[in-house]
This record gives sequence, C-alpha cells and structure tokens, in this order.
Amino acid sequence: MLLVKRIKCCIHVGVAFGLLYLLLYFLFHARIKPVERQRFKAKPFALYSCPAVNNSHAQHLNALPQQHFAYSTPWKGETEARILLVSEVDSMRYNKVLRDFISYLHVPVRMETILGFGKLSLSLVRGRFSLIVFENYHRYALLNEDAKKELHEYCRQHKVGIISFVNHPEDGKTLAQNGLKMAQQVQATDLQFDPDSVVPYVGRKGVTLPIRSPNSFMNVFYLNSTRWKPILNCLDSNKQPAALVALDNGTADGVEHIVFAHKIDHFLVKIAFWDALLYMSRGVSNYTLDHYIEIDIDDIFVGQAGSRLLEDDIDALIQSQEFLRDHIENFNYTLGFSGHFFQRGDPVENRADEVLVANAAKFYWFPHMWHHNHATEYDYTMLQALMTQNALFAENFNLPLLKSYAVSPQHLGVYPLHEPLYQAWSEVWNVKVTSTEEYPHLKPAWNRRGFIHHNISVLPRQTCGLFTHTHFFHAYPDGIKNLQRSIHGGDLFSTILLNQFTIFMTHQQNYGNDRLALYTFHNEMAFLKCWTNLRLKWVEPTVMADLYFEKFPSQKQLLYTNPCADPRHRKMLTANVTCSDNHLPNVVIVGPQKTGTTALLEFLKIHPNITSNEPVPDSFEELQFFGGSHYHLGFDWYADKFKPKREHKVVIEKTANYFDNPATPLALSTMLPEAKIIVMIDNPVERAYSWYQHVRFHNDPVALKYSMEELVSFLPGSAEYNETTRLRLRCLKPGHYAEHLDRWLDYFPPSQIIIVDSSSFKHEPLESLDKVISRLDLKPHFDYSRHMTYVEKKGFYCGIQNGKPKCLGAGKGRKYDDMHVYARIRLNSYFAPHNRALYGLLTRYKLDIPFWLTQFLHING
Ligand SMILES: Nc1ncnc2c1ncn2[C@@H]1O[C@H](COP(=O)(O)OS(=O)(=O)O)[C@@H](OP(=O)(O)O)[C@H]1O
Repeated sequence: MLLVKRIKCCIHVGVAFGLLYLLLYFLFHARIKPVERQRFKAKPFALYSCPAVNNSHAQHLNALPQQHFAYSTPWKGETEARILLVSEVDSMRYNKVLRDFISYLHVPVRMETILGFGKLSLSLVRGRFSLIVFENYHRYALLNEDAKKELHEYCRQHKVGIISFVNHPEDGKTLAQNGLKMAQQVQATDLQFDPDSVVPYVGRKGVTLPIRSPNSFMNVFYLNSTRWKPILNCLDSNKQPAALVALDNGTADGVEHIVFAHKIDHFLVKIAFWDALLYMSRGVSNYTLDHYIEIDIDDIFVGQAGSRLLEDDIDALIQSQEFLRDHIENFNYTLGFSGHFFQRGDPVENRADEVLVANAAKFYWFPHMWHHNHATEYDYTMLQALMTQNALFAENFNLPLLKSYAVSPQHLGVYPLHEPLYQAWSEVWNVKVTSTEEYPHLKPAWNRRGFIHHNISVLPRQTCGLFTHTHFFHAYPDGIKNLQRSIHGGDLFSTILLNQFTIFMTHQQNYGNDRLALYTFHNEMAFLKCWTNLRLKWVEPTVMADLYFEKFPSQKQLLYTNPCADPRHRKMLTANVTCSDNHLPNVVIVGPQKTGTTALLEFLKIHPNITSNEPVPDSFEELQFFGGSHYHLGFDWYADKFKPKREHKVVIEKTANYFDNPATPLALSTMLPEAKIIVMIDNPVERAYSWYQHVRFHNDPVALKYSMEELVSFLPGSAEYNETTRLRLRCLKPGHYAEHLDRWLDYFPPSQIIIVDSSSFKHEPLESLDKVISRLDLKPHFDYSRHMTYVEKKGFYCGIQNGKPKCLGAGKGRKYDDMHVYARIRLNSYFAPHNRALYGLLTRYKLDIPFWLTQFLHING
C-alpha cells in the first residue's frame, strides 16, 4: 500500500513539474520570441484628382491673393480683440463646432445667447468685440428696432462686420426684403469661389466642384440685388446660378454682412467661413498663407518583427519625399530613431535597416531615445547615458541630424515637465526644439500651444489619424471612409488649414505594410493644393520655432496646469510623484488692491472648514503667482504652499493685484479652471484714494510730492502731468472694473464669479460673509457674530481670538484725512463711464450689483 501511495505521489509530483515546465516554457518563449505579424502588401492608390479648372478663370489659379481686410484698414486695437458668437441655446453642438473653429484665430471667443427680443451688450468704455457671428441669422432678424440700430451703429463706428448662418425657414421673408432669396434643399452642383469676390483668401478661385451625388441637397441664395455679391457660387438643378455664401459690403447701411446658406459641414463652406472670419476680423489673428509643416516619423527601428519597414518601403519613402516636395517647399521627412532596436526585426527587416542607414543622407534624423525609453522613469545620469548611446549610434552611421531637435517617446517628460529630460537633452544633444501634443492638454486641439522652458522651444504637435498602432486600409477604425473624410475636408484638412505651424506625429509602421501614411499625406497635399492658396513650407525646427514665437510671443511663457486633474497627465508624471499631496485652492480672491481683500480672507478663515496658503514673507504674504513675480517658480512651488487638513473643504488663495493683471485670468484658469473667483468691488474713488495713501505710506516719492487733487488735475502735456503719469495710471486703472472683469469672463463662466460689495463688507461684514459662505456651498450655517466684534478705536470689525478682539495690522484701516472735495468731484466724473459700464456688465451676466454702484448711478446718472 505504502509503495502504491509513494508511486502515486511521485506521479503527482512529476505531473506538477511537467506542467510547471510547460508553463515556464510557454511564458519564456512567448516573451523572447517576437510575435510574427501578418504583413500586408503595399496598396497602390489613386491620387486625389482636382476637378476640371474653369478656363475663363484660369488666371486666378496662379495669382495668390494678398492679405486683405474688410473696411479696407487692418484692425489696430480700436476694440478688444474678442469675437462674439451669438449662439442658440438649443442648437445641440453646432455652436461648439463654430466656437472651436473660430478659436483658431487665437483670440477669445465669447459665446452668448439672446433670449427673446433681448439686446446685445457691445460696448463698455470701449468696444468689446472685433467681430460678431450669429449662429442663427434668425436671432439677428428678431432683434427689435432699437437693438438692431445699436448693433449697426456699433458696427459702423468700430468697423465690425457681422457673419450669420441662415437656417430658419421664416428668414426667407426678411432676406427677400433685403434682396436675397433663399431656397432650401436645392441639389447644388458646380461649387466654386466667385472669381470677383474680395473675400476668398485661402479659398482658391477657378476650380469647380461638380457634386453629382443625388443626396447633395443644400440651402442656397438667389441674389436679386446688387447689394449682395456672391462669395461661394453654385448652380441649382436647373443650372440657374445661386450662392452658398454672400457678402453685403455695406453699400446700403454701412455695415458689412456675410451670410451663409449652408453649415460648415461642407469643406468649401468651411473654407469660406474661415475666409469670412479672416476678412471680417481685419488681421486680428496675424494669419497668413505661409503654413509650415513637419512630418515626424517616430519609432524608426522600433517595432515587432513583421511590422517594420522593408527595402521597397524605404524606396517608397524616398519617392514620397520627392513627391511631397512638389507640394511643400523644401520638404524633408524627419526620422526619429531608437538605435537600440537596429536590426532587431526579422532577417528581411534587418536588411532593410541596413538600407535605411545607407540612405540616411536622404532624410533628416532626430533622437527618439536609445531604447524608446520613458523619460519620466529615469534620472539625469541615466537619461544622459541613454542619450549618449543613441548619439554614438548616430555617429557610427553618419546620420544627418537635426541636431537641435528631439522628441520624447510617448511625449513623456516634455509636459508635465521632467526637469532631468530638459537638462540631459541640452547637454547631450544640444536640443533647442521639441514638440508635444500634451500641452496644455491633448484636447481641445485648438487650444494646443507652445512654450519655452530652459531655452528649449516646445511646439505643439498634431495628430493626423495615424496613431501609435499600425493602421491598415482594410481595418481603419470605423472604416477607411473615415480617414478619407478626414483628408477630403475633414479633421486632417482642417488641421493644416487652421494651424499655421503643424508638426505631425506619425510612426514608422504606417510607412510599411500597406503604406497608409503615404496615401494619407499624398492625398491631403493634393487636396490642399487643389482647393486652397496655402503656401506649404518645410523649415528646420529651430527656424520654425523662431517663426512660431515671433507670431505668438505671448506663448513663450509656460502656463502651468494641474497635472493631477488630467487623467492622461497623471499617468505621465515623474516616477515617485503622486497626486495625493496635491491640494490646490478652490477659491481665489483676486482683488483689486485696497478693497478689503485681507479682511475678507482673514474673516473667512475663521470658519472651521476654510483655510488658506502659508504666507510668503517677501510679497506682503501673498503668493503673487498667476501672472506675477513667483510664477516662474512653477507648479510645485505653488502647490506646496497649501497644506489643508481633512476638514478644510474650502482652500483660498488671495492676491490683490490679480484682478487687473491682464496675464492672470488665462494663467489662473489654466491651472484652476473650476475655482470660484471672488472680486471685491469698492467705489473706485475710495479705492484710488486708499491706494494713494498706501503708496505714500510706503514713501513713494511722487505720491509724497503731490496731493491726490493735484494728481488728478494736472493738464496733459504739462511737466507735472508727465511726471505723475505712471503713478496716476497705477492708481486709477484697477478701478476700470468693467474692462478687467470682462477679461475674467473670457476665462470663467459668471456662475464661478462672486462679487463682493466692499463698501457693505467694510461696514456690515457679517451680512457679506454669510452671502459669500452660501456661495461656497458650506453647511451648516456658521454664526460669524460669535467670532467677530466691532472695535471703536480701529473703526472696523475685528476677529475674536482667545476672547479678545484681534484686528488687522496697522497697514489695513489706516487713519488719513478725508479726500479733498475737488479730487472727489474729479474722480467721480473720471470713473462715471467705467461705473456705468460696470453696471451694464453685471446686469448682463446676472452678477450681484454693489449698493454703492446703484447709489452712484442714481446720483450721477
Ligand atoms: N475689518 C477691516 N479691518 C481693516 N481694514 C478693513 C477692514 N474691512 C475693510 N477694510 C479695508 O481694507 C483696506 C485694505 O484693503 P486690502 O486688504 O485689499 O489691501 S491690500 O491691497 O491687500 O494692500 C483698508 O484700506 P485703508 O482704510 O485705506 O487702510 C480698509 O479700508
């Protein structure tokens, strides 16, 4: 029995070992043996053929238009560089499509609705908008007499044009009165830009699109008056001429209108819309026809056996480069290599690797990290070693390098920043330029920007529909028609149309197999050449970076985001960095200065669920981060200042000069897009005087020399006026509340903005605090009256600490003489238009109106 048991036991052990052996064998072999992939043959493809050219218009084909502007003069800052998009509440997504599109002009787009017969708010002290777009012409048509008159006066005065989309059947009547007959669902053919129109700039004249599909129904206009000039023409089913887009150049009432009969879902209408925006915005966007394109091929040598380039793929790549040179001046493919993987494919691929390096001189090369390493996993020493290995590889094979350009695999370390990457890049490769699609975020694509960090220019990178994975004709996500749509007027086309600098990210794999990348780019360039006047160019990345930041100088400054709030960025953080210690503020008191910001913060902090940052001694305890002197210290410096405890539901930062700093709203909204913004609004006359006293106290020589009444009464041109200009501006400008608040509204919805009436707060803080607390969603009710008391000697409310009043320091609530009545009168009249504008703005956005403002308007009208 015992023997049988032993034998059985031995069999079990043997079987177990056998199984274990098999398991290890499969695991081991599965790991070391590359998975053979099925290779697909190169697919021959037809090139996009440009439809027949209309010979009578042939002269337009080669004549590139010069930059042109509506009302004949370029925009010179007569209005704010902001575009108003009057949108429909119930339009589903079309307003967003338009907003995203317009945003490529690189100016803020304000999306507003007008309900019923409401009015637009167009002017504060100066014009708020440089262009007005109505998503629906119907809203424009519905404006009542007064509102329309006001709109037209604004447009005439500021040379502002109106673009609108007609899509409401009732508008036929209004348009007919204006000489434009509308017809819906017409089978339009022969679309072309009008040879005599002044609007087409990007849109190429002389080419006709013969739409023959039975489903090509479009809304069109028939122009029955000389008032209207066609921009985009077509023929109806009876071969009668009609237009999809038309211009009224203001002959009737001095206001330029461009109306669209059809949405921008057709590529020619899309080009026409872009041209209409450029024409009407009078150069506000700095857009020209010179577009710079770079196509990076990452992952050279990287890839599983079966997916890599073969010899004839390399021939095809060389020919493709030649082909693209006909479309993109001086074009070169730029190849990002990882030397470690050289000759790590199958035997045919290994031969191809040899061929590629033998032909190295035909391309430009850039380092893509030795082992395709993830930069964020390594420290400086290791990165330096990895880069050196790749550099030696380049030297061995004489690769002609774009010495100053590099790309990090998977964008890691570029943004969010991994400092050792920048350091090693500079030292080993002398890198001056890189690119990423991750800054400030992958989406929305229109918001991608560049920045400069440690002398390395980071340019935005774009996607083209070919991603990290190998894509094939037969298995393209959602079908190859999807890619074709993107090429023929869809996303890929728009990327080049709207970005003046495009660096495409592609991967080696898509230049092999069925060569989907060649199909994509050849066709896209042929399509662009056919339908646009764009002048596509290739320049070295350093030149591109110079041109980019010359065009967008404000982008040089890196804008910090909160990497922990972006799921993609969370995964891209430097190894060992976690998000658990990151507690950024959810409320920011932005000022302006001398409105009681310190008192508000101190009183709010009495609440057990509210805390703030640790003080910073060298800047009046304020962090002065967004747009301020500490911004260069970066995200970690800022985040480190906040150490809330578990009970602190509200974390507040307060810096009193954020309010009127033009750089702050963008920087703040980039890092804290969800934050509530507290703006304290005091009578600007009182605020100016308090500020004047403040700088006098700090021994400002000009403030010591001149009284407030002198400061506001010197006549322009006098020596004293010039001497006091700087001080006067610093004193008065923060009180232009409407202008500054409007800028905040470009970046924050009104629902996130809390207006505090400083004057009420000063005298009745308990009531104001209750109001603020209710906006911060803190429950249950907190009884401030038990924690604060009025102190006669101080003349202000103070907190109670250990049973005793604790007032703010001597610098808050100073004693000084009342303002001279003369200065008060001067200042009242100086601020009157600003106060009226403020009232209009607060009313428009349903924000709280301070009591002092109502009183001021009551007295001053
Ligand atoms: N409770 C209480 N105690 C003291 N001071 C109070 C209080 N409430 C409002 N104020 C008013 O706050 C003014 C200073 O404003 P700020 O704190 O915003 O000034 S700063 O910009 O931060 O320097 C300060 O201006 P001055 O009176 O000119 O000193 C005060 O008028």
